[in-house]
Amino acid sequence: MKKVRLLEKAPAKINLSLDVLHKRPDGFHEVKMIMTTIDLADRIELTERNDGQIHIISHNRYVPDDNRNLAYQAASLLKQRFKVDKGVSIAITKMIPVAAGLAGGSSDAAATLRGLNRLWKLGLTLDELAVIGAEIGSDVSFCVYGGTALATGRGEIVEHLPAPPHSWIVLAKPTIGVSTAEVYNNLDLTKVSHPDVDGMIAAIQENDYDRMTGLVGNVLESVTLKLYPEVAHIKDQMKKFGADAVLMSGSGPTVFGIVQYDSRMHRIYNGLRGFCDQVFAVRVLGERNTLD
Ligand SMILES: C[C@@](CO)(OP(=O)(O)O)[C@H](O)COP(=O)(O)OP(=O)(O)OC[C@H]1O[C@@H](n2ccc(N)nc2=O)[C@H](O)[C@@H]1O
Ligand SMILES: Nc1ncnc2c1ncn2[C@@H]1O[C@H](COP(=O)(O)OP(=O)(O)O)[C@@H](O)[C@H]1O
Repeated sequence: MKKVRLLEKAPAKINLSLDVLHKRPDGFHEVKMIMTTIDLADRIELTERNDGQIHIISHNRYVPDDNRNLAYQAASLLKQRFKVDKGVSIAITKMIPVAAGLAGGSSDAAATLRGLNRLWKLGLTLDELAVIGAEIGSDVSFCVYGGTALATGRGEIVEHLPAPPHSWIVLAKPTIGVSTAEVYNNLDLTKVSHPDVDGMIAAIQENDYDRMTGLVGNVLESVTLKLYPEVAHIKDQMKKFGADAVLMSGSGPTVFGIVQYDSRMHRIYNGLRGFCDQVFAVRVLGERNTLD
């Protein structure tokens, strides 16, 4: 019998604004951040297995192919919780740089949740999948929906926002990987200037490009830029080449620049390729995910 197979896209996210309010008793940090998905995506191919096993196929040496893989954890969680006899092979084609502040692993997990909900006919809503996703990682709930949102709590409380004003995003990732836990652990909240997250929400709601680019901010820059001066160097280069706003995404090290016109986007992209081996120019994805 022919095996059932389906595909899911797993887009990266950037944080347009990222504030940390305080450290919580459970060790996590209370955040207030605006996330948006961009058109740089991994491809997840799910193929049903009759032997009940979960297999990861990935040809990227930085991506684990066992139960450390977040897509594996997503499949395992659904299988146990809903007593599914079937197994699945999960082939991951990585386009999103790893350990980059772009939530690649979280998005792979979220895409696996959406895909297995279809493959195993579980009948769950996106809201239900987002609650399950929070058990895997703080960013997984947002990645279940995609689009643009305010994320609070440890990141798992998601309130949808409209798509940001039309813009191009140029991404540059230096050849270092950053540990999210290390960055949060080194954060000194007495020494940061907090971004205006509410102003950013208003700018997005009013479709005000100038206000949006004027308000980008990320408190985690205070840690990563000190640990890795090359990130600050890339930020400077991106400003020099004419980006309207430049910010580090998440815990880094990826830096993104925002521009309105594609001529400027090409100039920054070409200029940065001399400094950095991983450079991308992409659109913001306006649409949220649906279940089919
Ligand atoms: C910084 C952000 C911003 O979007 O993204 P990345 O840079 O990872 O993409 C997120 O807050 C990262 O979310 P995620 O990568 O899912 O984190 P998790 O796996 O849940 O946690 C990894 C570790 O980060 C720390 N952590 C994470 C989230 C949070 N709100 N407070 C924390 O202190 C904890 O030490 C935790 O053990
Ligand atoms: N499917 C996956 N893709 C990438 N990394 C994964 C995946 N599953 C687990 N990981 C692990 O998660 C770590 C963080 O990866 P990633 O999600 O790409 O970064 P970030 O948290 O900075 O957005 C990696 O070092 C890797 O070992």
